[in-house]
Amino acid sequence: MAPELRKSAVSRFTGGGGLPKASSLPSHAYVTFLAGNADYVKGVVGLAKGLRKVNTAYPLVVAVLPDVPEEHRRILVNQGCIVRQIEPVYPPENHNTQFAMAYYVINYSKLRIWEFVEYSKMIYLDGDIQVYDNIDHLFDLPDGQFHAVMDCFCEKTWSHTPQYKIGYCQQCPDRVKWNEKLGPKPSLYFNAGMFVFEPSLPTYYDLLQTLKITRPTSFAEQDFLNVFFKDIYKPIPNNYNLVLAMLWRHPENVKLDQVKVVHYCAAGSKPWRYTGKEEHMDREDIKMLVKKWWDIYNDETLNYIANAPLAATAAGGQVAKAKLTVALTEAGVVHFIAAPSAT
Ligand SMILES: O=c1ccn([C@@H]2O[C@H](COP(=O)(O)OP(=O)(O)O)[C@@H](O)[C@H]2O)c(=O)[nH]1
Ligand SMILES: OC[C@H]1O[C@H](O[C@@H]2[C@@H](O)[C@H](O)[C@@H](O)[C@H](O)[C@@H]2O)[C@H](O)[C@@H](O)[C@H]1O
Ligand SMILES: [Mn+2]
Repeated sequence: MAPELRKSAVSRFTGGGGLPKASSLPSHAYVTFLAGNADYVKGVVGLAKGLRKVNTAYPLVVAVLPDVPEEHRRILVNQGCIVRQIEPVYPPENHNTQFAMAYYVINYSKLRIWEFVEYSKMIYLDGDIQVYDNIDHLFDLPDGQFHAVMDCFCEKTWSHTPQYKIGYCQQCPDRVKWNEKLGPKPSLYFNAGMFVFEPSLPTYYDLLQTLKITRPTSFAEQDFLNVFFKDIYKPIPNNYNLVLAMLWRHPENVKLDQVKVVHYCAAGSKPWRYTGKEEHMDREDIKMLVKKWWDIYNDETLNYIANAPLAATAAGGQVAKAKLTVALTEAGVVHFIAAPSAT
């Protein structure tokens, strides 16, 4: 059952005491996913502040699993996020799946975001992503397609695959040509840390039904989404999701000064856990990108102002000087209860 829209769950304000009418609801939004009670919440706070810094016109929805503590939910609400609780999605029981990272099993829960049908189009961003330039124009990409950046097959995380074994990568298809003896050349494959999609209940139910009969594989929901959207996948430039390994695997494909979105997915690169000890982590460009992330995370001027939600501050819109009372229901759904403006 699609979540009927609870007006009070909307984080934007358009007027004094009243809540926005359904027609003024944002039909676009950014969305990320948060699980667990540990440190990924720092990633999402950084993302919320980064989106504010680039003056996005849209809110950030955070799909949280039930294990995200209220204290973390409150931190996110206080950063202007719309916090929505989702239930986990598990792949079919399969005892011999070797996920590239054991925790990837929870990443199937990302599929819940297709249920957010109060938005006509959303941009999904992992919590370990930072946006350094405004990318709102991606919402204008054609409907009916799945837009994302192509991944790279050169990291050891891919060592189980034929493409890794022969040194083939879609990022440089002519370096080592695909060997047809191995079967058909792999379809274009995207990194699922960032994608532009349209929430839809029929698609959502189809995803969940299809998952039930799909054997889990190393990259969990990323593999699953690549198969599911194979026919409508459209690659977008690497600037919109710099998978860090590209810096040492395909430097010829990276112009760092043009990169808009950085994905801190390489081992050891999560800024809030960064020690510089893992392979490649002592590179000057990595140190610069980690510092860039921390500069935003620590920038107090980018903190949320209680009466200027993520989008309103950016849009420079008149924000009601209403006193916001934020109530977190037990389900973690945020209710903003407007009090008449003081003036
Ligand atoms: O313990 C976890 C693991 C993952 N995630 C979320 O799931 C996304 C995908 O996991 P991750 O980014 O670690 O995968 P990678 O891109 O590094 O392979 C993260 O960015 C978070 O948004 C989370 O919130 N808590
Ligand atoms: O659950 C599977 C995850 O798979 C992806 O991460 C991988 C993948 O990109 C590999 O190609 C890289 O080698 C690796 O470093 C990186 O972590 C997505 O970023 C993440 O959101 C999520 O879907
Ligand atoms: Mn990631």
